[in-house]
Amino acid sequence: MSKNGFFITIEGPEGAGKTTVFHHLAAMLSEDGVDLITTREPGGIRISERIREIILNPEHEEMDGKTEALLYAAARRQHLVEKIEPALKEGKVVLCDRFIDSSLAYQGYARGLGIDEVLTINQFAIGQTMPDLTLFFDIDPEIGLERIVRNKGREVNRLDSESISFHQKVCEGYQEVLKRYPDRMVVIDASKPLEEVIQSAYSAVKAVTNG
Ligand SMILES: Nc1ncnc2c1ncn2[C@@H]1O[C@H](COP(=O)(O)OP(=O)(O)OP(=O)(O)O)[C@@H](O)[C@H]1O
Ligand SMILES: Cc1cn([C@H]2C[C@H](O)[C@@H](COP(=O)(O)O)O2)c(=O)[nH]c1=O
Repeated sequence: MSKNGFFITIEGPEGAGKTTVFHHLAAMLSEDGVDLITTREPGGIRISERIREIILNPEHEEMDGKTEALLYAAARRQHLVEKIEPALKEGKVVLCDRFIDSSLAYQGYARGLGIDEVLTINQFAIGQTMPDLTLFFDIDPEIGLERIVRNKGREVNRLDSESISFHQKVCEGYQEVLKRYPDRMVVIDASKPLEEVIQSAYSAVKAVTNG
């Protein structure tokens, strides 16, 4: 696919503050006149939101790890062709809450399926369309999970309920992903107060989009 837009993803463990900062960042970039669309994974469009309901349903305890990885990749494929690629083709900035790196860290590393194996199924799903910039929200998983527990309004999904050792592995998985993609990934210290995290994310985007 030929594209002239710019693809930004936000990644990190549970409770890192991704979604909160995502909304602030979108508002700040729109204010700057950036032609932007916002979206999330799994989800973003009708079919992928339906797949999200299946994956994250806490009652689906018996879901096999490979089934999980394939469902994320299937949701990603439909999201890509229906929403992300058309927006990039039109020259827009796409801001997406989670994308392929979540699959590499959660399914590839933490579930033990293998980062290379999960990368292969995702390459089948997305071809060459990788993020241009990824903001990685770095936080101790225990602090992230504590934030979620304090946020009483948030529903707890099937992956939130995994053990602390699973969430620690997710963080190790992200460190592996960072080693693979140092050029597009920027580490944001997500343990800082919210205003500081928002400013770091905004500065990182401005630094690569020149303005
Ligand atoms: N820098 C921060 N300091 C303290 N609390 C924060 C900070 N950023 C976000 N929070 C709070 O932490 C909770 C989780 O934030 P948020 O939902 O944005 O995280 P997330 O990374 O999107 O989590 P998940 O991936 O699990 O959906 C919210 O209650 C939010 O208000
Ligand atoms: C895209 C993607 C997501 N996940 C996990 C990460 C979270 O536990 C949920 C999504 O919930 P959120 O509140 O929207 O962050 O799904 C994953 O394991 N693999 C993926 O590819």
